Amino acid sequence: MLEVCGLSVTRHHRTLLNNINVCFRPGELWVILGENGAGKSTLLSAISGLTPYDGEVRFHQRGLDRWADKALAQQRAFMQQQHALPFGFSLPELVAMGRTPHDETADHRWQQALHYLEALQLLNLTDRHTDNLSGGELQRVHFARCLTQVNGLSDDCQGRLLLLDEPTSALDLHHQHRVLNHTRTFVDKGNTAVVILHDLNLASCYADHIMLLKQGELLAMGSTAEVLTQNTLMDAYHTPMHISQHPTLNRPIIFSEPQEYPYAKNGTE
Ligand SMILES: Nc1ncnc2c1ncn2[C@@H]1O[C@H](COP(=O)(O)OP(=O)(O)OP(=O)(O)O)[C@@H](O)[C@H]1O
Repeated sequence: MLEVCGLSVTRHHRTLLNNINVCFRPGELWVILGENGAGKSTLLSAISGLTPYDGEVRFHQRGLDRWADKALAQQRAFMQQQHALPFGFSLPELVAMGRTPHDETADHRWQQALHYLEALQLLNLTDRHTDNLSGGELQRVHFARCLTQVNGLSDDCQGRLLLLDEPTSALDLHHQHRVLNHTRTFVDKGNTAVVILHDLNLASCYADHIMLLKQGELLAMGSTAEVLTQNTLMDAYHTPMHISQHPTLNRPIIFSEPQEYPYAKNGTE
């Protein structure tokens, strides 16, 4: 569905991503991991078509640069990390904006928005404005907007792509699972999701495949068992970890523990 060949991103003579190669197929949920500044958001933004890159990105066998914006937006939604809005909108207004690329009546857009607000347990907030929401509530509204854009829970939704940059970073445990569960349902219909997470255990619970980035390079790529190993994680995060097995899922579970970070006045550790 989405092929990335030799993708590199350079800004101000600095290489932010170097020669990334990966193929995201229908029915796959990918998680991108890596330390702060590793290049995760840059990668997602490049494959969404928002950030210029060298190399090639093909969506449904066609180069991204050969897609009309509207046609691309009907099939691919991108939830960015920053959620600041210039104005307050009602929740159905914001979610209905996800339907902008589709030719349909305002009433249909509104109904779709309400449907997805219900899926995200947000119907009780429909009389509120986005500037009066908690951080987690606003994050769920943006997720609902992206899911609405690709009509991600409909029966005939196939071949579509969700790019999610830290969609669970502000969410409580229940809503972390709710968002990733909806993402799983979307993927199982024959779509693809590429999700940036920092929580290694959430990644382990939901990922079919993991990409682990370090300083703009691909450090590891594969199944959860292949990537979430002690040596690889130590290399990526410089933090000792213990790996165990989830008691009910056949997946690794990661335990870290408090470390000491002595601080000297001149800033050295
Ligand atoms: N417009 C830009 N110009 C120059 N450097 C940039 C620009 N945007 C991001 N960077 C740098 O590129 C590197 C990768 O940034 P990116 O946002 O992709 O990291 P990330 O892995 O998503 O990090 P985080 O986990 O903190 O969100 C960082 O060192 C960042 O400072």
